[in-house]
Amino acid sequence: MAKAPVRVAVTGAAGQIGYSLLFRIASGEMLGKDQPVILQLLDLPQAQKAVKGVMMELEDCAFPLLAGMIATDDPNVAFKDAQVCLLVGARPRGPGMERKDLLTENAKIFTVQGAAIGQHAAPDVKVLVVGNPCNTNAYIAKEIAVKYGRVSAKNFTGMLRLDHNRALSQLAGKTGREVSSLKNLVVWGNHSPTMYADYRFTTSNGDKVPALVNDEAWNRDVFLPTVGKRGAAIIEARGLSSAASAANAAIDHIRDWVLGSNGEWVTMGIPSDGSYGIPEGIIYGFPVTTENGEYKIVQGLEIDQFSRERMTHTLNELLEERDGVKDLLA
Ligand SMILES: NC(=O)C1=CN([C@@H]2O[C@H](COP(=O)(O)OP(=O)(O)OC[C@H]3O[C@@H](n4cnc5c(N)ncnc54)[C@H](O)[C@@H]3O)[C@@H](O)[C@H]2O)C=CC1
Ligand SMILES: O=C([O-])CC(=O)C(=O)O
Repeated sequence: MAKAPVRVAVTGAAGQIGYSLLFRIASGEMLGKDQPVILQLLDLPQAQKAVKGVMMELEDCAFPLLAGMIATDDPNVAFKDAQVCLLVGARPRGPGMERKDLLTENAKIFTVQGAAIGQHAAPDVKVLVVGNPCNTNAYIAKEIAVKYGRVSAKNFTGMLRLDHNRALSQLAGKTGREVSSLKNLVVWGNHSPTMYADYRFTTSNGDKVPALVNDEAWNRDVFLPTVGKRGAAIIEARGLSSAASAANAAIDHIRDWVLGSNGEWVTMGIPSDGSYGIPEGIIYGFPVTTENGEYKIVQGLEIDQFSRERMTHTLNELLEERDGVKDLLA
């Protein structure tokens, strides 16, 4: 018997990430090739005409799994009964900006959308925030949504998967190993240059990646800055921030969360439960495994002095961002 369609809300549907994302969701790459979807597309009033154009193209693909779609500028309509919410719609940064420079402008979006999700989404909704600064925007949406008592704090996540994928590719290039052979990588903390991409536990076909790399200077001087500043390098090269790779990471994040990671570690920005000394509730990149629609933090990893310094540095930035938005949550 055919499965019931899943309602997927996507914000910023007329934007560049939206354009790379929607067709892949509708083709079954996110929730499975046997899972029909209904797309609930949110964008600003002035973008509705462009959203209609995207919907015409979606229609023209004749995707067998696309069971319906709506476009709206009303978050209460977009999130109604949504089981997956991809919060992409927000202003992107330009050259010379840091992601946290977007906070003042973008934070308000997530208060409104958090309230709409809290009141209208399915109680077990899974939310991924992509719009920057994504950890703190996810924090805002979570804090506001849970006040309505229907949805669960643990289901609000921020996107660290692009950083995880970037780190995998850099390590594959350095070691000459295939990306698919690399296991047990983590990117701790904030989606910002302070993030800590940590390959101390990474293996490739049973070999330890730190031994294959065997170059501590490369870790500090090349790998960490390359991964941390990759977004800025793309803006510099393209004149626009990353879009297709961001959409790809969003698909990876939700697919693994819903369908399981088969025991493999993936990085998700999730509300801390206090693990590894990270204060509860902060949206922080952790290594997780996923099964049956739930994630579990990989426990028991040794944190050496260098790692603790990096983890605290990125945490401090998140605490500062949280302080910067406390008035919005009062
Ligand atoms: N977390 C991550 O790894 C990444 C995050 N991003 C972030 O994703 C966001 C979107 O990027 P792009 O698609 O390139 O931007 P874009 O400017 O091409 O599209 C943004 C879309 O969002 C819409 N929008 C703005 N405010 C809205 C609101 N209140 N409700 C609904 N829609 C709204 C705009 O009308 C526009 O259609 C940016 O904040 C960007 O920095 C981008 C790449 C990676
Ligand atoms: O850098 C940006 O502003 C867009 C983004 O988050 C990324 O590419 O990682």
